[in-house]
Amino acid sequence: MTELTPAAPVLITGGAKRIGLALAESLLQQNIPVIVSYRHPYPALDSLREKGACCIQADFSDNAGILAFAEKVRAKTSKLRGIIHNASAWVAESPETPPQDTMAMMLQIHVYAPYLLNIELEECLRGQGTAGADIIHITDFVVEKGSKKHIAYSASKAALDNMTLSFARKLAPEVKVNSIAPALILFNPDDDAEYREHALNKSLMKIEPGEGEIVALVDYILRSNYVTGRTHCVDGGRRLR
Ligand SMILES: NC(=O)C1=CN([C@@H]2O[C@H](COP(=O)(O)OP(=O)(O)OC[C@H]3O[C@@H](n4cnc5c(N)ncnc54)[C@H](OP(=O)(O)O)[C@@H]3O)[C@@H](O)[C@H]2O)C=CC1
Ligand SMILES: Nc1nc2c(c(=O)[nH]1)N=C([C@H](O)[C@@H](O)CO)CN2
Repeated sequence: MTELTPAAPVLITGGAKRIGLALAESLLQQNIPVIVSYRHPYPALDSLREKGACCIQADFSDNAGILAFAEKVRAKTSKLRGIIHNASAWVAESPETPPQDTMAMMLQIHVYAPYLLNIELEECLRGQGTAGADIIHITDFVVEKGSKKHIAYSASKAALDNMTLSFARKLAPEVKVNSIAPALILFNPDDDAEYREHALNKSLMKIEPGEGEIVALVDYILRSNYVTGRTHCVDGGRRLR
């Protein structure tokens, strides 16, 4: 009797809420195994575990935390179908925080974490044939235009976007590497009416589309045998405003 090779899991960082959680739930619905990292233990983790997800606590605020997480992932699985670098902190410059601390934090979560995890988990991604695995870096629309209020955030996401080019060259054809660059997808609970109105008017479509837009694009990228080294924008025509 041939053993059915269990499908390799997709690793999603920051998978306990919002977009990361929606991605995890969608993949589990498709019977694709999932490993998520979480920093704080949100209630949604119980449901993910009931659906079979492996949930690993991790804080990427320092390199030891990133490397320890990579070790825990390798202990769980020898192969990965993909890594979706979703974990992020949207931090604006503020008079209360020294700018060097803001930049350090942004580089830590948006550059060091994806960079070190891609390198530490490379062998888990390889060995599954051509287009056998994916890396998806979730960046941001502001990579192409900057942001006067989120300078360090935008710069760190631009570095993440550039790593898509480098890792796509390094890992092809076994591993496809792509960026997803969203503009407004999902408001935060504390966004007030004035901010929401202002943000909606920044795009041509003038809607808060929700996590499904990212879920659908991730599904497309994972199913492709050819798309790699590209940035896929999900921005409601914002660049044309
Ligand atoms: N929401 C939107 O409209 C847009 C989102 N994006 C991008 O899409 C992705 C998902 O967005 P969204 O769901 O809103 O993201 P959130 O900011 O809501 O959540 C991101 C996740 O990252 C985790 N995280 C933050 N810091 C750390 C850390 N130091 N170590 C480990 N985990 C950490 C958070 O965990 P915890 O809460 O426990 O700290 C959280 O689960 C992000 O990359 C974001 O930049 C881009 C443009 C627009
Ligand atoms: N980690 C996060 N990054 C971003 C968020 C967020 O909530 N968490 N939100 C945005 C905004 O929606 C922005 O795109 C609206 O102009 C950007 N990045």
